[in-house]
Amino acid sequence: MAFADYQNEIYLNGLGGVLPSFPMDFAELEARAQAALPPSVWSYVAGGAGDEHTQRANIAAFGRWGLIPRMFVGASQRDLTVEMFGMTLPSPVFLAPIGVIGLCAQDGHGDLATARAAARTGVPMIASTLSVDPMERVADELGDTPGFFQLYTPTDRGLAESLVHRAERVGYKGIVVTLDTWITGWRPRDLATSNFPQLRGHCLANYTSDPVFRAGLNRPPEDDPQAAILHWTQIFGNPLTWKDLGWLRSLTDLPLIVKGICHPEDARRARDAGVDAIYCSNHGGRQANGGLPALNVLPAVVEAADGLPVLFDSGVRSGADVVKALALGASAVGIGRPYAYGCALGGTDGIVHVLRALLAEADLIMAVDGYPTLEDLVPEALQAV
Ligand SMILES: Cc1cc2nc3c(=O)[nH]c(=O)nc-3n(C[C@H](O)[C@H](O)[C@H](O)COP(=O)(O)O)c2cc1C
Ligand SMILES: CC(C)CC(=O)C(=O)O
Repeated sequence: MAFADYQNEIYLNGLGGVLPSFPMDFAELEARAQAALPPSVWSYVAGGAGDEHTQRANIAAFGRWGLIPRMFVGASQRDLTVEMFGMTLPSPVFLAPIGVIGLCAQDGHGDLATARAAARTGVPMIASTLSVDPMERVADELGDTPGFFQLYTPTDRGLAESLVHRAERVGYKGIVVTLDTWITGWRPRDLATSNFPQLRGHCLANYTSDPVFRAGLNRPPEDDPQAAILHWTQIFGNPLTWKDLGWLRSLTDLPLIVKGICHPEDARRARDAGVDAIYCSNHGGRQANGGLPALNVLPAVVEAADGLPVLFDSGVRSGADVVKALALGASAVGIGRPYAYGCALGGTDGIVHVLRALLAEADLIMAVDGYPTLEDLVPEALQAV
């Protein structure tokens, strides 16, 4: 089934056939998610670092590129499949890791809702270390769709090993190590509400279910949750250096992907150290304000990666954005906040809708503009506006 078929489904059934009056437009999706979510969750998800200039710049960066239409191509058959890590994926789109996605669902189990949406669409999910439900439960819901486990590397190496080996045991297909968040950035919205400590306290299931984490506590987390949260704050973030990469590499034979790479030299070094993919991202502008839009650094990172797959996220809001990131060299494109908003409005159905709408738009752009395959999406297909 072509992704574009979602358009016909909506025309035939009306939006009510998809979800009652589900938003088709990102601005409306965002506004309705704001109304649906508790204010503390909304401001956490929507917010970013500093005055959020970088967060906005991530989005604006896509507007500085335009795809040049080609005619007489006959692009009636498109191929969006992508080969990565020895797997054939149905599209070059994936669900970026979102800690607290659990709290975005009305039932408080957004990690499971996301995994079910992945199962229904075939869109791979990167499951965050920070989750309401443990990674084993999330993996149960993925069906045949590949899941990846995102590791926040704790200072306790034994705990890191335990988390990675648990992920291996339940069939995750790769480990995504996030490098840009060993400490949280300056986030005025969270500081203003002081709600971050409470929110994250609900998302520690991967820790409280871990034997190594539990061994570090005097009393089980069920009996003394506050002590567990305190312990977590003490072990959460490991300010890794290049010296640690060999150890990370040695933890697993699964594909190792490093998230947060924005400098070509870092991409080169990571590639030389044996990682399997580079993940170019500035964490959606949530970590450091005043930085370049992630899209701007993508081409140089792709060049430095020298053939290694480059995953990308930060600011993707539409199918057009997906197409542009692919043309600038991304091998696969991560969706972040939009699916959290879909989850807020309709759980699994809401996430499925967001993904299908985005993929339908990307597919139709490739049809209309005459770029039927991913190989056709090259930098020369774009022109700076
Ligand atoms: C609420 C929220 C929580 C996030 N949690 C994580 C996380 O646990 N691990 C991680 O690597 N990235 C996390 N991210 C970053 C995303 O993976 C991704 O880089 C970012 O959302 C991309 O920006 P965008 O949503 O503006 O497109 C989080 C993002 C949001 C919005
Ligand atoms: C700070 C982390 C605990 C979660 C995260 O990655 C985020 O909120 O961006």
